[in-house]
Amino acid sequence: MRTADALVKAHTLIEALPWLARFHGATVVIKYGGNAMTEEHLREKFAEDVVFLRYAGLKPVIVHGGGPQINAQLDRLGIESTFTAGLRVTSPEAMQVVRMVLVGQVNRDVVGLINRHGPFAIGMSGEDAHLFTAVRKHAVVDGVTVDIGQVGDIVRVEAGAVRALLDDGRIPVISSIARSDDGTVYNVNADTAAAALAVALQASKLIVLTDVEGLYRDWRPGTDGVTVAKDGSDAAGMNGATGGDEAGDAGSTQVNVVIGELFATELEELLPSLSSGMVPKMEACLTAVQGGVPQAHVLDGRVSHSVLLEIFTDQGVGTMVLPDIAETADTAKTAAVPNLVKRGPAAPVQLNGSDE
Ligand SMILES: Nc1ncnc2c1ncn2[C@@H]1O[C@H](COP(=O)(O)OP(=O)(O)O)[C@@H](O)[C@H]1O
Ligand SMILES: CC(=O)N[C@@H](CCC(=O)OP(=O)(O)O)C(=O)O
Repeated sequence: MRTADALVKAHTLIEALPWLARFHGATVVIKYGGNAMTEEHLREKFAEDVVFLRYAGLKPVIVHGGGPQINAQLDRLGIESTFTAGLRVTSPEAMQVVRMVLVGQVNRDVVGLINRHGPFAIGMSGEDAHLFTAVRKHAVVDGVTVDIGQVGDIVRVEAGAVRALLDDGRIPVISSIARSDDGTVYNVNADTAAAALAVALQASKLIVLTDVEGLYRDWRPGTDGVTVAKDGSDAAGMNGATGGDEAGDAGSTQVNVVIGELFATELEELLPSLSSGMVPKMEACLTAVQGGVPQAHVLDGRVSHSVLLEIFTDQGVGTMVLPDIAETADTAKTAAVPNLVKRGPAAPVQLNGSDE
């Protein structure tokens, strides 16, 4: 019995072998936020995943959000906060709170979680060493340009300090605050900041954790993970049949089917139909793959170890965005995408001096 149990474990480890080979030494930028960040047991699992990646020879970089934590602090202080086009309208007063919560609270918490496992994590703000330089961003609503305060668009990334930390075997943990050339501090959406950093580092993957299974086709608000019968009732119960391309039961229409994978052009076409929460996430994935990152993923942060499931299992999880095939036709990018079979096994590794 003990041997049988042990064999199951050995099988799991061996399934990871081609993926360990493919991603050894690879930089992976992970945007951490949503439920995975607020529930204690998920926070611990996330930290384990990140440290596992580090011991497995990958180079994880964390960019964290903290929208719910900022909301809570603004509420406590009685400062009103609204969102326009998925971005927080940020007054100078709110900016002080955003910076204090992200850099002084959330960043410290994430660093502390990871460092329970060893001296790995080092916290940084995007202001540090000119990591993120931003200009003031304006939102466009129904074709009209709207002022949203101290919200920034990243125009330059100086990633030298992050590279130095990676070379030293550390795990950089970064808050999405930026500064402008004149020293003004800006609030940047964390998905957007993660994508900019993934491009600057030419990361092998961008992973965005969130509070749904991935990008849903035909998403209807309030029906996450529900199979909806034709009469509109919940046919399968909460979190019933989801997570694949399979059809729902006879007599019911399945909504919220997760899109397993899509190419950049397909995503570009979908973007205008997406609603606010998903917009910065999917824009971030698009920016990443168009900027040379071979794969960008949206994963369910409510699932324990979703990062490991995505990287080290053959089937993967969540939604994967890939560059268009034409874009990967040039040799540099083809080399960066060693196998275009989307969820297929890695190509065999050729070692110098190995038997022919
Ligand atoms: N097509 C879609 N697929 C999945 N979720 C969507 C879609 N369109 C909008 N959403 C919403 O986007 C939310 C995720 O965005 P957000 O709340 O900003 O996440 P986070 O806090 O993780 O950054 C989901 O919880 C869901 O309510
Ligand atoms: C401009 C803007 O909206 N900034 C975000 C920054 C934090 C963030 O992005 O956090 P999540 O990833 O948890 O949503 C904010 O103020 O909430």
